[in-house]
Amino acid sequence: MGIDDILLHDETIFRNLHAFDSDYIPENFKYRDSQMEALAVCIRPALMGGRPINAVVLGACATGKTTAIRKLFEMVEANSEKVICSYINCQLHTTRFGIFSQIYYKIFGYYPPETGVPFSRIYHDIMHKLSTEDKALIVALDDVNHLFHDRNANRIFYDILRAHEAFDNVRTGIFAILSDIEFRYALDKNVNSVFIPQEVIFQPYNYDEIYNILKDRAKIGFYNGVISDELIEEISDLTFRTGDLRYGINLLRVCGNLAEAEASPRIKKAHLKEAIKDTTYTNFKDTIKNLSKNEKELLKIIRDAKGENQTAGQVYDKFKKKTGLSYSSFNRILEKLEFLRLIDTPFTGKGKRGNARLIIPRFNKGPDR
Ligand SMILES: Nc1ncnc2c1ncn2[C@@H]1O[C@H](COP(=O)(O)OP(=O)(O)OP(=O)(O)O)[C@@H](O)[C@H]1O
Repeated sequence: MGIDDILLHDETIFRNLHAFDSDYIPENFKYRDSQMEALAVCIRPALMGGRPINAVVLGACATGKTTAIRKLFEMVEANSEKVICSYINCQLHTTRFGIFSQIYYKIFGYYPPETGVPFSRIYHDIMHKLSTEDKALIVALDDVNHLFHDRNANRIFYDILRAHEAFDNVRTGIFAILSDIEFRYALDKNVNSVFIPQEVIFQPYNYDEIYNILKDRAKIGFYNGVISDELIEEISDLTFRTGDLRYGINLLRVCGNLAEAEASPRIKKAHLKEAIKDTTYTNFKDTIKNLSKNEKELLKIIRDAKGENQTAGQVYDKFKKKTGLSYSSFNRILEKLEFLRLIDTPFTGKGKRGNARLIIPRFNKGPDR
């Protein structure tokens, strides 16, 4: 196929190219009803003239946290003028000014000037408007862990949650979204006293759920017959093993691109093989990069285990030799690694009271990982 053909060939296997974009919001959002309901319960008081309930939204990567919040915010805004919902990606906006600029924009429809106006003025304008118009404000801080890198979190939480002390009748709440279970220990005492959140947990998807989600997505993104159920099963299997739904959605897209580049009306196994080579587990790498020294140490010990999977006790012995840390610290790290889907820790039914656990890595034991 020549360049001309590639550029001008106007047949496509994609029914909707955007279906595979990272910010695509699927109409059919399954398996998250209970989480959406729990969050709706947090919003409800705000709709009735009260204060929203704060929430921490926890779950590993690509478990639908962002999608759930965005859908819910859309529903709230379509039904009520009484609540302003501000969704903020804290990877992009990390400073106090940055965050409040986003809130300001949501309320006024334009950004505050970047220079010449003191922060207190912007803050005052926001809260004054909420107070005089009797509107509640819910701020969703997505990937909130990024605010902790620069130690901005305490100040921002404080500014949002204690606004009612300075402004009559201001009703504010925070939904903090993150994929790190240790977050709750990271706030200052005086913030902790006002931020007593409801926890909403997004469990990892199981294989069947992943399959159904990917099949739905393929149906939206590709024309009928472009991809077979067997290939979707294979992609689901790979996705389940990485624990990252985004990887699966990405594979669908890359497969589609490869088939289309060859003007093939169908995605073939060879396309998937090639797509696997091209599509890295970016999230996996990011996750590892963000681990602490001790967390990495423990992961290494688990990775380096030869042959049989080990029990928690065996792993702890090695971990203690290396780090000198207590069993409870070890347990906390273990919990975190499991939460991030880097390991599984099934019970063996053996040991004291039958509660010995096995430690099984969920990643390939390659030397570079
Ligand atoms: N139940 C679901 N049905 C359909 N698509 C889903 C579902 N859950 C997640 N997805 C899709 O998976 C991708 C990741 O979802 P989302 O961004 O909501 O996850 P997240 O938990 O916020 O991830 P992260 O922690 O990495 O920010 C999106 O493309 C989203 O459309």
